[in-house]
Amino acid sequence: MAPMLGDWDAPNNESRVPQLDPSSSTKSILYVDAYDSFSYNVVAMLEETLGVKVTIMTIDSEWPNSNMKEFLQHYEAVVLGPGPGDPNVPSDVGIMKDIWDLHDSELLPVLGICLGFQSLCLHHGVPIERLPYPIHGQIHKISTSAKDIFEDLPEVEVTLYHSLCANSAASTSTDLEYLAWLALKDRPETQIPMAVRHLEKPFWGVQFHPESCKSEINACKALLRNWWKMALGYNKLVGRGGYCSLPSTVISPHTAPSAFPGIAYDMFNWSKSTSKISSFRSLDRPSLTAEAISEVFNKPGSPAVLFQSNGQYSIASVPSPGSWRFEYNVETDKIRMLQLYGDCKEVESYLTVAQLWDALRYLMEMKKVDSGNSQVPFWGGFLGYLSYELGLTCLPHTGHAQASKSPKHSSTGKSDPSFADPPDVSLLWCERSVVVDNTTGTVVIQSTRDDDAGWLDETLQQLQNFSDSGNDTSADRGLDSILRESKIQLPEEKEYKRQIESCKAELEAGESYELCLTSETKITLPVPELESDRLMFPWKLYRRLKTYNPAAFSAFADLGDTKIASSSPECFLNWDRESTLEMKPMKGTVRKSPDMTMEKACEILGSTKEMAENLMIADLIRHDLYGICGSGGVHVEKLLEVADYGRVYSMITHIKGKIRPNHPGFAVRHISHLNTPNMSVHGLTTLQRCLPPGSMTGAPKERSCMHLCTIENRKRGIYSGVMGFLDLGGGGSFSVLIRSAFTCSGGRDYTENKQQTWRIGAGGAITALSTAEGEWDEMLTKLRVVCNVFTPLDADERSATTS
Ligand SMILES: C=C(O[C@@H]1C=C(C(=O)O)C=C[C@H]1O)C(=O)O
Ligand SMILES: NC(=O)CC[C@H](N)C(=O)O
Repeated sequence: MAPMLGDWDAPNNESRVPQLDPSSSTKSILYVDAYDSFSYNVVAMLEETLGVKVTIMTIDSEWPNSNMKEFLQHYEAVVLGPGPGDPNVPSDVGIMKDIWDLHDSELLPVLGICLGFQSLCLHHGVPIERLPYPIHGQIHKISTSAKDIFEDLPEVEVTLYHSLCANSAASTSTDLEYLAWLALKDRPETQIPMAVRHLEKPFWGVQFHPESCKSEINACKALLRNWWKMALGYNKLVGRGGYCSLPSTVISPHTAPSAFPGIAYDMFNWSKSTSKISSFRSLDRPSLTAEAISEVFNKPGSPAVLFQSNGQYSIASVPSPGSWRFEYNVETDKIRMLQLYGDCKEVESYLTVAQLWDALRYLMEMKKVDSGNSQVPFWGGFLGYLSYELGLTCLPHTGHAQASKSPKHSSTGKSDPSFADPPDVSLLWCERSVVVDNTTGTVVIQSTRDDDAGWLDETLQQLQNFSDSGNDTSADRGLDSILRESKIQLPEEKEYKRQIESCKAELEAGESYELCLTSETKITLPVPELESDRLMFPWKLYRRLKTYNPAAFSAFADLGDTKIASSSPECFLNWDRESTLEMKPMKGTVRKSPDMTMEKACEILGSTKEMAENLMIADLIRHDLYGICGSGGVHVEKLLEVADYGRVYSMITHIKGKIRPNHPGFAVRHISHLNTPNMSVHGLTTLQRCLPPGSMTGAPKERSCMHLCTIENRKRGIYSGVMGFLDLGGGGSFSVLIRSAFTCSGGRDYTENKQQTWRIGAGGAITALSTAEGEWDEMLTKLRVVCNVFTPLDADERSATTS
C-alpha cells in the first residue's frame, strides 16, 4: 500500500487521550485562549498529563449568561494562555483580567502561562516592561526555588517566547512570591522572573512555555502535576466542587453557520460522468517522464496541471469530455465554473469562503471513489491551487482578509489595471489522469468515467509505443530570444531592509515571535508573436525550472489566464485515505556553493537563531494539527533536521496527526459533519483550519499576518498559497507555493502592450536575531533559484544581483 503515511505508537500511555466517560469523575479546566499559535499544545498537554477535559474560551468572548462567577463554578481551575501583545493593553488580555477581580469566596485555582503570567504580575503591582532583547524559540535553563510547583525541580530547561517581562525590581507588590529565575548570559546580574505564586490566593504563573516540544518534557509534566495537586488541594480545603462533564457546546464559536450553497449542486451535476470506480492500466516505463506524458495529452495552452507530490508521484491531468474547472475570488466572493469541452457552459455565482469549503466537502463526499489502484495517491478529483489571501480568510478574525480587499493592497501596491491578479482558488476537475511513480518507473493510466475501457486501452498502447524525444529545453533558442528581453525588477534593497526593521519593532513590542517577511520580484517579457510560441512559453519555462532546480513538489499549472511554474521543496499538508495527516514545515536556509558542505550547513543551521526559527514553526504546526486531531493525536516524527534541497540546504520538521472521527480536535469540535470516515472531508477541514501555511506567516499566526499585511502592503497572491490535489479516494497533498513564478494574463499590459509579467515571491523568517544584511542575502538566495531561469542560458552575464 504505497500512499499510506504510516502510523506510530504513542510513546507511552500518558500521551494517550484520556477516556471521557460522562458519568466518570473527569475534571474540567477552563482555558482562556489569547489567539496564540501554541494554545492547543497547552490544552493537549493539560488533557494528556492531567486526564482532564478542557473547555476553550477566547479572550474576546462574553461570559455565558453574563455571569462569570456562576460559569467558573463549573471548573476546577482556569489556565490563562500565552499570546501576542502586551498585558498593559486591555484588549490583548480581554477576559483574562476579569479573573483577578474575583472575591475571596469565589476564587478558584489559576495558572497563567507567558501572557497569562504577565497579566497576573501586572495586576498585582509588578510592571510589565520590555526585555533587553526578545527571546523567542530559545531553550534556557532556569533556576527554581525547588518548592511549590517546582518541588524536586531545582533546574528546568524550558523554551522561551517573550519580548516582555515582569520587572520585579520596580514591583510595588508584596502579594507575589517568585519561584523561578532566568539569568541572561550577557547580564548575569539581571534576574528575570520565570514563575510566581500569589501568597494568599490560588494563583500561579510561569513565564516560559512548558508545552513547547523543546521544553524538558518530564520536568514540565511534573510541574503541571504539582500545580494540579495544589489546585485540587485548594478546592478541597475551601469546599469547591468542580462540576464535570459540561457539554462542549456551552461556549459557541464566533462563526454563525452559513446556508448550504446551491452551487454545490451544480458542481455535483457537472461531475455526473465521474463514477465510484477508478479503472486503470499500468505499464513499466522507467524512461518516460511525467513531462513527456503530459505533453502527449495536453495541447499547449489548454487547461492542465502537473503536480509532483513528495518527490515520488507525478500526477498529470488528462482532459476528458467531463473536465471542468472553477475559479473563486475572495474580494468579490464570485465563483466562476467553466465546462472545458462539449457545451463549454459557464456559471457564475456568489458565495462566502465558508460556503465554498462546504461545497467542496459536499462534492468530495458525494463523489467518493471506492476503488482504484492502491499504489497511487490520486484516483481523480481536483488539481490546482489556493492563494495566500484565501488562506487569510481562514483565520479567526477575517478582518485581515478584508484589509487585503482594499485597493491599496493590490499586487502593485495600488490599484493598477495594467496587471491582473489571479483568482484566489482555481481547481481543475479531472476524471482522467496519469500518475508516474518516479521511484519505480511505473506509469498508471486511470479514469473514473463509466465505460472508459476503450480510452484506457488505447492510451496504454499509445504510451507503450511512445518514445520520448527528450525535449531538451536547455538550449531552446525561441525561449532564449524572449528571455533576452526580460526586465527584472528586484525588490528595493533599502525598502526591504526598512521592512525588516518594522518587523523587528513588532517583535520587540511582543506582537509577534517571528515574522515571515516576503517581497516580490517582477519580470516583464514580450508576449511571443507566434500563437504557438505564446501557448508554449509557460510550459517551456516550467521545464527549464524543473531542470535548473528539481524539487520534491515541482509543478506546472495552466488554468485560464493563470500560469504557474513551481519548484517548491516544501510540503504543506499530505493526508492519506485512512486517517493520517502530515505537515513538514521548513525553516532555515543556506545557499549551496562549492565550499558549503552538508557538515558546514548543519553547523550554520544548528545555531540558536536558525533552530529557533524552525522550532517556533514546529510548535505552531503542532498547534494547528492538535486543532484538528485533539489530545493524543499529534506526534513529532522529526525535529529540526537538515536536508539537501538541490540548490540550498534547509532545516525541516515532520509532524503527523491522526484523525479519529469520534474525537475531533479543539478547532473543529463545533463542526457537526466531521463524524465521517471520509478523509476528503477531514483533509479539506484541515486545509481550512491550517491556512495560510505557518512557515509563511510566522507566529502567532493571526497577529503576524495582520502586521505582515501592513508592512508588505501588497497581495502575495499565489506565492505563499498552496498547490496540490484533492483525491476522490480520500487523500490529498499540497505544497507551499514558494520558489515559484506565476503570471496572470488578464491585464491591459498583456492585452494591449503585449507584455507578460511573471511574479516571484521570496522572503524569510525575521526574528530578533536577524540582521538586515543576512536577511536580504537569504531572500536573494531563494529568489535566485527561480529568477535565474528567466535569463537566457546563452547570455554572457546574468543580472549582477541575481547571479
Ligand atoms: C519565504 C520563503 O521560504 C520560507 C522560508 C524559509 C526560511 O526562512 O528559511 C524556508 C522555507 C519557506 O518556509 C521563500 O522561499 O520565499
Ligand atoms: N508567549 C507569550 O505569551 C508572549 C507574551 C508577550 N506577548 C511577550 O512577548 O512577552
